[in-house]
Amino acid sequence: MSTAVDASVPVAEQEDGAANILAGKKVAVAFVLGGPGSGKGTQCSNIVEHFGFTHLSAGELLRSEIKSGSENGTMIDSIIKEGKIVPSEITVKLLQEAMVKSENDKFLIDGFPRNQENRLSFENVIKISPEFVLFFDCSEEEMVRRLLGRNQGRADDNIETIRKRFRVFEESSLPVVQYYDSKGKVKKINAAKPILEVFEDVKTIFQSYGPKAA
Ligand SMILES: Nc1ncnc2c1ncn2[C@@H]1O[C@H](COP(=O)(O)OP(=O)(O)O)[C@@H](O)[C@H]1O
Ligand SMILES: Nc1ccn([C@@H]2O[C@H](COP(=O)(O)OP(=O)(O)O)[C@@H](O)[C@H]2O)c(=O)n1
Ligand SMILES: [Mg+2]
Repeated sequence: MSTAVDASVPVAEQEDGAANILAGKKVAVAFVLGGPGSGKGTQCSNIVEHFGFTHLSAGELLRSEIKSGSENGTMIDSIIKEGKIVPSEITVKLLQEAMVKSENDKFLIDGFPRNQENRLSFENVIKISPEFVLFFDCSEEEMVRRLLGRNQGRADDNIETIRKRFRVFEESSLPVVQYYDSKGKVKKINAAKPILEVFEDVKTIFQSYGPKAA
C-alpha cells in the first residue's frame, strides 16, 4: 500500500503526528473503540454536548449508505448482517466525505478503525493520526444484555450476529487497540458502570486533554 503524500491535500503540519490538515484546516481526531454494545455511541453523544466534537459513527455512515440505495448498499448490508467488516476503501471514503463536509475541526470517530486494514487505509488516505484512542472496556455478558435491549431495529442485533461480532472484535479490533496502546495512545475506560459514571471518567480525559479537545 502506498504511503506517498497525496498531492491534492496540502502537506500536513504534523504536531507529534497528532494535528493535521484536512482540506486546508488543522483537524483533531479521537478514535472511539470498544466491543459492540460497550456504549460508544451513547458516550459520543455526551462528548459532543460538552466538548464540541462532531461525532462520526462508521456504522451509522454505512447504514445510511444502505438506506440511500447506493450501488454498494446490498454488499454492505450483507456484510453487516454477517457481523463482518466492510472493505476499508468504502468506509474511509464515507468518513473522509463527512469530515470534509463538516465545519468542525474536532472529530470523534466511533467504531473505527475496526481492523488493521481500516487503520492503514485511514493513515494512507486521510493522513491524520489520532490524538488518542478511547477504549470502552466491558464484559461480553453485559454487552449482550445491552445489545438485546437496544431496540433500534438493527439487522445485526440478534444473538447469532452478536456472537459473530464479538469474535470479529477479538480477532480484528483488539489488535488495533493493542497497536495504539504500544504507542501510548489508549485511554481505557471501565464501561461496565452506569452511563453517567462512565461519562465522569470520559470527562476527566477530555478535560485534562487541553484546549484542543476542551
Ligand atoms: N453504561 C451503560 N449502562 C447501561 N446501558 C448502557 C450503557 N451505555 C449504553 N447503554 C445502552 O446500551 C445500548 C448500547 O449502547 P451504544 O451506545 O449503542 O453502544 P455501542 O455504540 O458501543 O454499540 C444502548 O441501548 C444504550 O442505551
Ligand atoms: N469500521 C467499521 C464500522 C462498522 N462496520 C460494520 O457495521 C457494523 C455495525 O457497526 P457499529 O459501530 O454501528 O456497531 P456497534 O459497535 O456500535 O454496535 C459492524 O458490525 C460492521 O459490520 C464496518 O464494517 N466497519
Ligand atoms: Mg454504536
